[in-house]
Amino acid sequence: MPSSIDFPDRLVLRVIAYELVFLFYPTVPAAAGLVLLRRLTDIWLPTWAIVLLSVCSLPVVHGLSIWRNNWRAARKAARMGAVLPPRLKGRWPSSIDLLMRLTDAFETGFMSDLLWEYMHTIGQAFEVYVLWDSNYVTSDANVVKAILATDFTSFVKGKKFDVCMRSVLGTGVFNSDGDMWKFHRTMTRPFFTRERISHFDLFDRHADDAMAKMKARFAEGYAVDFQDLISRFTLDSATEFLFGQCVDSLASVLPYPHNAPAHLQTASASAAEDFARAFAEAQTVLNFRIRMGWLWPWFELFGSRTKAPMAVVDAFLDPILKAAVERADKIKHENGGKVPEAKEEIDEDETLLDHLVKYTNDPKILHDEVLNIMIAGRDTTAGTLTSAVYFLSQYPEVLRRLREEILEKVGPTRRPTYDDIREMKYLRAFINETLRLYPAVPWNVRYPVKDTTIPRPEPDKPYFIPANTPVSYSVHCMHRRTDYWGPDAEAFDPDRFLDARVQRYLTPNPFIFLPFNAGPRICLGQQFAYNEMSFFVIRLLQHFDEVQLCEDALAPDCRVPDAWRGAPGRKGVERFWAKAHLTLYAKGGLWVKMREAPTSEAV
Ligand code: HEM
Repeated sequence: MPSSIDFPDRLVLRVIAYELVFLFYPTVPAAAGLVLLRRLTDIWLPTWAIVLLSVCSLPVVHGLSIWRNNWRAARKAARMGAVLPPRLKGRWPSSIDLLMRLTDAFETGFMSDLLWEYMHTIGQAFEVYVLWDSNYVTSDANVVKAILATDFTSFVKGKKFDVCMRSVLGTGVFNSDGDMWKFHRTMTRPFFTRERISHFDLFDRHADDAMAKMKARFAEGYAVDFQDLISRFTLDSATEFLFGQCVDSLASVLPYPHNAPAHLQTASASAAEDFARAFAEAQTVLNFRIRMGWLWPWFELFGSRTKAPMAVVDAFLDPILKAAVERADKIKHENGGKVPEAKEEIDEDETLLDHLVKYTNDPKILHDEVLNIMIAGRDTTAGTLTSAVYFLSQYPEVLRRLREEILEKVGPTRRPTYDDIREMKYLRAFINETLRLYPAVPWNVRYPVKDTTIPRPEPDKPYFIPANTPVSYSVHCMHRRTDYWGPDAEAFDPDRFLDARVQRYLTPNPFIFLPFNAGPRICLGQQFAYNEMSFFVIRLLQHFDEVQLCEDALAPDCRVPDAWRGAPGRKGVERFWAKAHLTLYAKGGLWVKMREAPTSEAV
């Protein structure tokens, strides 16, 4: 019989039921024991005393069980020749004060700020102990290398991650392990061959639309939210690349700044915009769940918080998926009822979706795969290009050198080719430096499948990590460490990817730079992303020769707090507020004006 409770809600109820049993199970044997005692002896025990003592057994039993777990962990660590990592805990019972501090820092602080501070006082790997639960945190490149590459089979996304993510990511590539993950990767990999990813026609059309849109808005005298614009560009490019059908989000009106006249602040009417908003909202819920640990289902007692945004996302995706399945059915019909065999090489005009339906017509698998690739491919490149344009607005000398390279290699109007992009060393260094300071996936997590250890520099003993405990690693923090990148690690300087610093820092230790992950789960779309981002930057700087950040166009509550000014590192200089759900974005958008290059009219 179909349940009246939807999947995410059922899951939440299951998790809560499990947690309630876990929390209250000691009362049952305690009450039973006390009742037996009353029956078998003359001890006077009124019922209220049995209830009271049974309830009091809870902190005692849980206290003992925590003590036993700690003791066991220490013994296991010793047996494995390891030690326990330093533990960060709060002052209040269950460290709820620490959870509140971390949440506040996440909501109102500079990205990774508080944990960065702890990394410098406690160490580059430590345990955060909140609500009697452990979460290991690290920015140590050797640990990340072990997790992602050398000890890959010991670390998975895992069940707890799956429970958090399932209502949005389903069983797609980001949220699967083992055979399911291999299946997704095998289906998708042929799409990222060099030939497929160097077709620039698609980028060109959408980049042209984006430039025209910006010029028209600048001509009206208003700033443009570049983050919104580039998200439309990547959405249009991604939908065309993946589905063969562009959603034309660039066709609808761009938003005006908050201080533009009210009659211009028209409400959004485009399905693509609703989709983008809902998609971001769902990812924000996922981020909250990860941060809350086992507590998150209690915030969704009255229904999954991803249900409403996912309904919008699905309304957008489902017709596209349905059309692809119908196309595949038609081909099957024309083929005498046989599905054409899925091949490693794919046809010239085949889209990812056309390719996927050769493997399966299961709507759930198709939906999850496509949605995951949309997150992977769209938000990451949009976030990175947003940070890149922010840097262009702050470092005019970098912009000048980039334009110089572009004009020298491609000229003021010609469309760049794959070979042009390969030869443009400064452009690649500029993109890498952007990804270093603002990696699109700033935090990530893995769970060990068994009790294990993570390395520490010799001669220190490794740290012990119990099975199924999250190990969060921060590429964002790792990319800023002065011991990895030198004393100027916080400076924005693309030359560090070109001069002697490469040999000094990066070549001996390549795992210090991991914007695309590493090992078997390395980003499948890395080259596609470099091509797309390079192409867009070239086109942008063929059209414009100056970028100006317009802080007054940004809603006041999204502006960088004055209190940050003068703080050490990037926090003290940044004029945009980087935030992250699953991927990085600028709070409130990135409002800019640009000056048209004298040659741009000919482009
Ligand atoms: C600046 C752009 C990009 C960055 C920084 C980036 C970064 C990453 C990172 C860090 C991961 C690992 C996630 C994890 O294991 O939890 C990943 C995975 C992945 N990325 Fe990208 N990505 C980018 C663009 C793209 C694009 C354009 C596509 C495809 C169109 C893509 C497809 C994928 C896929 C399919 C995976 C899953 C790999 C797996 O789990 O086996 N990415 N990416």
